[in-house]
Amino acid sequence: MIAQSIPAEALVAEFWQTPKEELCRALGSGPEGLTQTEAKRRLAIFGANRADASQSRSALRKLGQRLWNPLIAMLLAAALVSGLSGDIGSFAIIATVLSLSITLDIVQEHRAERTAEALRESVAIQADVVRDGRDMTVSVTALVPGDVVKLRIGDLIPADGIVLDAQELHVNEALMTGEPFPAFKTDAPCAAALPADATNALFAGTSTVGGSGRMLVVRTGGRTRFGAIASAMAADAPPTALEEGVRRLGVLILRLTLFLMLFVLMTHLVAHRPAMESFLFAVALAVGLTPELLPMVMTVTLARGALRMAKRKVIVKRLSAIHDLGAMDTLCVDKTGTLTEARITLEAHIDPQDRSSDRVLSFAHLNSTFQAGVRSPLDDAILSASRDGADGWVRLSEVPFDFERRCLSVLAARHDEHMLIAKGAPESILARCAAVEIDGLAHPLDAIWHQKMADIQARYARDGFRLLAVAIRSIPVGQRTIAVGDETSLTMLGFCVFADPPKQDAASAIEALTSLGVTIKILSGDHDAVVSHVARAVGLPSERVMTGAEISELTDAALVARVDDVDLFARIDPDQKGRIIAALRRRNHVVGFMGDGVNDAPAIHAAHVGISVTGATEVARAAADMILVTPDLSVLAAGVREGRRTFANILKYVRMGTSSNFGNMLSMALASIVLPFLPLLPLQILLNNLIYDLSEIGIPFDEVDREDVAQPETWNMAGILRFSIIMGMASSLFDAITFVVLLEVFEADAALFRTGWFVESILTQILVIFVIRSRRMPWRANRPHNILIATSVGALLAGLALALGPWRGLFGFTALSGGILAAIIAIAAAYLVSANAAKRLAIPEA
Ligand SMILES: Nc1ncnc2c1ncn2[C@@H]1O[C@H](COP(=O)(O)OP(=O)(O)OP(=O)(O)O)[C@@H](O)[C@H]1O
Ligand SMILES: [Mg+2]
Repeated sequence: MIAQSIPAEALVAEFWQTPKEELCRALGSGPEGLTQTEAKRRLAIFGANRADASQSRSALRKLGQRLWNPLIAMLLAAALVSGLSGDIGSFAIIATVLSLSITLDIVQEHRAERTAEALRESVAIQADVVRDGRDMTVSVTALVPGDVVKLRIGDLIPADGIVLDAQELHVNEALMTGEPFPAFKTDAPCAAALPADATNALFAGTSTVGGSGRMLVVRTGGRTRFGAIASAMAADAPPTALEEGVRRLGVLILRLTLFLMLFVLMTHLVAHRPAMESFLFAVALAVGLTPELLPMVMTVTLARGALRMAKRKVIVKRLSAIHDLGAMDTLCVDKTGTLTEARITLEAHIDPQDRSSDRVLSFAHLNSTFQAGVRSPLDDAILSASRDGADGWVRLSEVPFDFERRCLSVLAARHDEHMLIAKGAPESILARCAAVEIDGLAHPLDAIWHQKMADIQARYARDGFRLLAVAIRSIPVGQRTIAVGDETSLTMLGFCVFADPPKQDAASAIEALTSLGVTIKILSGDHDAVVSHVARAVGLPSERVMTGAEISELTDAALVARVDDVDLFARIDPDQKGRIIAALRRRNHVVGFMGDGVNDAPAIHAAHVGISVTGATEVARAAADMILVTPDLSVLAAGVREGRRTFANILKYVRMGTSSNFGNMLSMALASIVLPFLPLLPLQILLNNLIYDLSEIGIPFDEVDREDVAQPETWNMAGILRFSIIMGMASSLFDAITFVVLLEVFEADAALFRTGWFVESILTQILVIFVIRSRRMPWRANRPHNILIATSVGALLAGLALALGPWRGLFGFTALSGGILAAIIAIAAAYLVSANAAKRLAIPEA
């Protein structure tokens, strides 16, 4: 009722121009928020608050999509035609085969997706809302227009809306405006035409960097400003490494299939075979060739990978990221909290002459106490280093920290004195200073002092200490607020010296990753000497360093040319982190990025695999594909192995399909030309295909060998083609032997020939998995998983029962003599032995 009555003016693009009281009325909300019932009702109308249109499709949609597959559709049509022509039995069996294989597929995939969804929910971002007049937390996806949301520092703005009330609320809108400085937000009415100028509006996807407040949600999901951009971006987002590989594989198989179908159709028509029968035969061959279980195998493999990673406390938000993690060859990390303990300690506080100074500490302490932005570990270290109170000072105003300025200032007052107190990266502070204070006296900051300051910084940085400079400036008493422009003509008081030791397990974790073939680069906002020191401490190369200043001189193309030759990037800003990732991608690396800060979000987003940790800021967690629940680097190496294992199993399925399966279909096509009858009835081909599919259900569960996870593996089409040509030839050779033996030795008629061939092809197709699942000799490989053994043997028995049991007549089979059976078993055994020899040619050593 209310939702329908939301007047148009509340939903116009420039909603911030409407006064907040009016918007509240229009949205049926107020200080009490919505009622839970009303929120539920609106959720049903407006849908979940997600930018990307709902990813989970209903089972019905999935069924539709499968039926829409042209091959299946063609087969259905064929079944109908044969049914109408009176062959009800064949119609019924085709229909059964089809529905069985489709149900199997849908059920498995659905379960895998539910697993993935549950994992995603466990790390979903929460919002603090007021509903029924009470405070509660709900998943941001449950927000609806009219909700009142409380915002604190570091929160992601969950939807578009306006400020109801605010205390020094600062928002980072870089995502939207490209403007790195925090934007100041108030509840004052605003007539701005452009969203970037709307001082009372908040936009989904931006984040709070200072202060607090409450907002009224006006638009959610795809209707938000960023949502619109996001879905436009998602539409032409570069495909993930997995999608790209699968697409290329699809093209390869489609070509083979089309070629085979046309070939069969043409030759049959030229030979004046019955058109309907030839058509059905060709379609059945095509169905036999399509890797129809590939989506299922992939989802199930990935979902199982996700579950195994969850046991190791890594939550995977996007399933295909597991594969990308296995394919990753370059991992970029930020420094603090990733390579180092996030617990930083204050080791010293010194004046410009490197003597201990309490004055530096007390002003640093005031700055950290009064700042209302995201508390950094540096602030924590200062606060816990001194028990001083504010000593009569009161807080008036603040210019929050941002990653371009790399400093933060507060305005404090005592008696009739107003003081701006700034602290930040030494370069940033010195650039804003005009004087240095020695023993209470100010000296002009000349070239000599500049050099002295640089020397002090270099000396400490070499030993791995990071410095923050502290500076002050007297402000006229009438002035009660400060802005970026006031951070000038400062007087330098000295430095705070921090120790940030590397994590205990960092060195061993890095060694594990390196031995897996992953190159590691550090992308840090810190000083280059400090970054080099940490790199050395954890065993990373540290010679080749590039700084943000150098990067800002480079064009994107120039960066691409140089990015491979750099180990460490220092003093870079958030944008540059993203640029470096993009450059690495352009060099065809599969890139991961791990970080926790607001400044890491662009890089996390740009990487193939974005990784964050549970304690990270919401923006970083929202952009990430995976989240480490424990900030423990060593799980990453385990994750990489897990990713490669999923890929190895996907590759097993692909190899199965391209080797004996392809070989069989090819021999069948060729045989159909030579023989006066069809080598297998279309129905028998479909049965064969179904049984073969059943045997492969166990592949996602299978184990892999050590060498399969030793190197980053990507989709190598040449390799897959090589494999299918060599293995396909081996398989066709033995098909030809079967062919000759059946016709010449046993003088088989059509029914006998088909039964013999069916049994041979079931035996070879199913059992070859135990040969090609490993590069090693079958008895030296790891033991196949019980589920794989069960599905393979089960399918094998089912196939044999179909062809040899008393009901065989129903499917057009006939009795096989002991002699024929023995011959077929011998041929199959010989095939498996030669396939085992051929696989060494087909899979070259890595
Ligand atoms: N709270 C703060 N107050 C003043 N200056 C700060 C504060 N936090 C960070 N800085 C300055 O900004 C610089 C960049 O910030 P930070 O080190 O967090 O970037 P980063 O890229 O996340 O680095 P890292 O790789 O170490 O995580 C710091 O080296 C420091 O000089
Ligand atoms: Mg950081």
